[in-house]
Formats: sequence, structure tokens, C-alpha cells
Amino acid sequence: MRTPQVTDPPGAAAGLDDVIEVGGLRQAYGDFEAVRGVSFTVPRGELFALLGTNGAGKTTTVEVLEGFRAPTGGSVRVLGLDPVGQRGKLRPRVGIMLQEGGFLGDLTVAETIGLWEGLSRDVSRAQAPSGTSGAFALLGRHRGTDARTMAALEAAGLGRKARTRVRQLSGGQRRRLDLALAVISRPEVLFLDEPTTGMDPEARRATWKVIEDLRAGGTTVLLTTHYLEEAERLANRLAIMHEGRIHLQGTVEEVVAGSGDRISFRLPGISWAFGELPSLDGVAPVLTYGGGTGATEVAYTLTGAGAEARAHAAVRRLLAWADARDETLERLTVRRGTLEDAFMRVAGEALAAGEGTGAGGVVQGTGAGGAVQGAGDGPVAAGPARRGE
Ligand SMILES: Nc1ncnc2c1ncn2[C@@H]1O[C@H](COP(=O)(O)OP(=O)(O)OP(=O)(O)O)[C@@H](O)[C@H]1O
Repeated sequence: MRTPQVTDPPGAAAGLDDVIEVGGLRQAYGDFEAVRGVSFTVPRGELFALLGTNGAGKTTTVEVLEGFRAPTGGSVRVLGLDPVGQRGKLRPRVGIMLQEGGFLGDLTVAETIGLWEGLSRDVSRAQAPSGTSGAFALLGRHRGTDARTMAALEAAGLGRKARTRVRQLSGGQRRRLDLALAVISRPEVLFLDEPTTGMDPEARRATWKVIEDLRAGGTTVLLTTHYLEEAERLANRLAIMHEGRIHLQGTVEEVVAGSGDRISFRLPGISWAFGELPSLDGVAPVLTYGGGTGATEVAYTLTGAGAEARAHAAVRRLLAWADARDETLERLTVRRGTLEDAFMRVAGEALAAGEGTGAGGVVQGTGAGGAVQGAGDGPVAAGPARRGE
């Protein structure tokens, strides 16, 4: 694996105020190992984001921390407790927003909140009812839309939906209800598994505000997401997973630092110049055919020490190359690496190292076009995008 690691060593000594501690976690389903030695810690009041490719093992990791399954290897602690063995003690202190909440469709939104609140209260007294009859008994006791319920609904943007039946909510509104249920008891630790999937941009921002307010109030949060801007905005620290392992871990700045500087420009769709593109500072260009635009994007990523000065020299060389051929480099841009670059590097380099499909280096294309990244010296032919699954 060539991906630079910013990871803590497995089993790194946890600080005194680490609310979540994961050391060398392994989790298998039968003979398939979905999580292969994952380590991280989350201090009190911080938000840690788990990013990664589909099937990387994010949900599995979170489910172990939630106490839904015992790890097959390594150790996990939440608030110093074993999530499986001490679940009863832990549960009232933890809020959970699953990827798919299971609602009773005939209940109204307010009834669902009231029921959940009652359940949480009773579980915290170690008197959890078993089965549906217990749940409906609780519903009888918590049918009212009291102030606390309404406050939770308002915070989740569902104030006007209190009397709507759950089955009549849209997908995004159901996610809002999930969030309201997870936070109503103001938990010390909050697990959010893809909380804003299916939400419109306004609802997503409202959700971010709810999460930020909770964190400001001291709640420790573990978040999984596919939205990089969500992680960038909310996370104190984050990790990028691929195929059961963490490949990069740190603050956004630390993770992005390894992405270097990116020089890019456009050439007409099919150009004789492709075959003559220079290597810059030992880096071969990557070509991405832009589909509908009819143009091809040419990009170089310069990483390592002194990337900025090297980018400066590289641009000078590129302009000289273009002048000599009377080419115009449309939309010539030099920019710092982004979280997306870091993410794509993890997926691409893991595959180049022989994981996943076992094919050469592959980077997922964006939009209509696709990018295929190679390891050789010369320019790399454009082609269709392939998923790293
Ligand atoms: N109950 C299960 N039985 C067998 N395999 C499972 C089970 N749950 C998950 N897996 C497999 O474990 C791997 C990790 O799955 P997981 O849901 O943890 O990934 P993820 O990172 O959350 O993915 P996504 O981003 O697509 O939600 C996948 O290959 C998945 O197919």
C-alpha cells in the first residue's frame, strides 16, 4: 500500500478523556472479514467522521460500537464501558441514528417521538418492555405532544408534521425523524450513520446545525457519511476507510496535506497533443474525457515536499510547451489538494496496489466523463469510469 499513513498506531494509548476507543478492531461475517484492524479514539466533545468507499466497513464498525455485535478481534470501549457486555448501562447515555430506522407507519410523528422518549426513559431505569404490547403500553402513557416532543420536532424541522402519520413522510422527512429520536434524550455520545442521506440542501444544513449545537454542548459524535463537505464542515478529525482498513486519519488539514497541488487544463476532445504531453516533475498527466463538454481534462498532481515551488516551475514548463505548439490551455488551474483528492487517492491507490478488482490504478470519474489513472510514465488514455467495488 503506497498511500501515506497518518494513522495512530493500532492500540495507541487512549487519553483519559477519550469517550470512544477502538483498538485493532476486527469483525468477520462468516469467513469474510469486513473490518481488518481498525484503531481510532474520539475525545469528549469532538466529532469524528468515518468516510470510505461502499462496503469499506463503516457501518460494521459503528454497529460494534453501538453494541449490536461483539467484535471478532480487538477492543472497543464507549464511555469506558463494553458496548455489548454493559449495554444496559451504556444505552441511556447514547443516541443512535441508524442508516434505516424501523418505524411503525400508523403512528403519527408526535406519537413516535413520545413512544421513543418513553422507551428511553424506561430503559434507563432498566425496565425495558419486551415486545410490541409493551411498546403500545408506553404509547398510551406518552401520547401527548408535550413541550419536549415539540422542541425535538421543531429542531428537526418537523414542527408542522406532528400529526402526520409516519408512513406519509417523505424519505428526507423520515431521516429528520430519525435524528429527532436520536437526540431527544440529549445523549453524551451520538452515533450518526449517514444522517443526511436523502435530505434536500436546506434540511442538510439544518441537520448540521443540530449536530453542531449538540457538539457545542459537549456531546461526542461518531458520524459516517458519503458527503465530503459534511465531514469537512463538522469533523474535528476523520478517517478514510477502504476494504476494512483505515488508510488515512487525522484532521482535515492533515489528511488533505498529502494530496499535494493539482494542475489542470482542458484540450479539445481528440487532440494530437495528447501523445506529446510532457511529464512534469516526473509526474505523468491523467486524462479525463469530459463526455458532453467535448473536451478532455488534463491533470497533474504534485505531492511531497516543496509542492508549491514545484507547481510554479511545472506551470512555466507547461506554458512553454503550449507556446511551442501554439496550443491554448483552456481553464488552466492550479489548486491545493482537497478532501475529495485524498479520498480518490485512497480508492485509486488501494486498487493499484492490487486490492479490489486487481486491475491497474482506477479512479472513479465525475459527472459524465471518467478518469482512468495509470502507473506508467507516459500519458494515460482516457476511458470509461469503473467503480472500485
Ligand atoms: N450481515 C452481513 N453479513 C455478511 N456480510 C455483511 C453483512 N453486513 C455487511 N456485510 C459486508 O461487510 C462489508 C462492509 O459492510 P458495511 O455495511 O460495514 O460497509 P459500509 O462502509 O458501511 O458501506 P456503505 O458505504 O456502502 O454503506 C461489505 O462487504 C458488506 O457486504
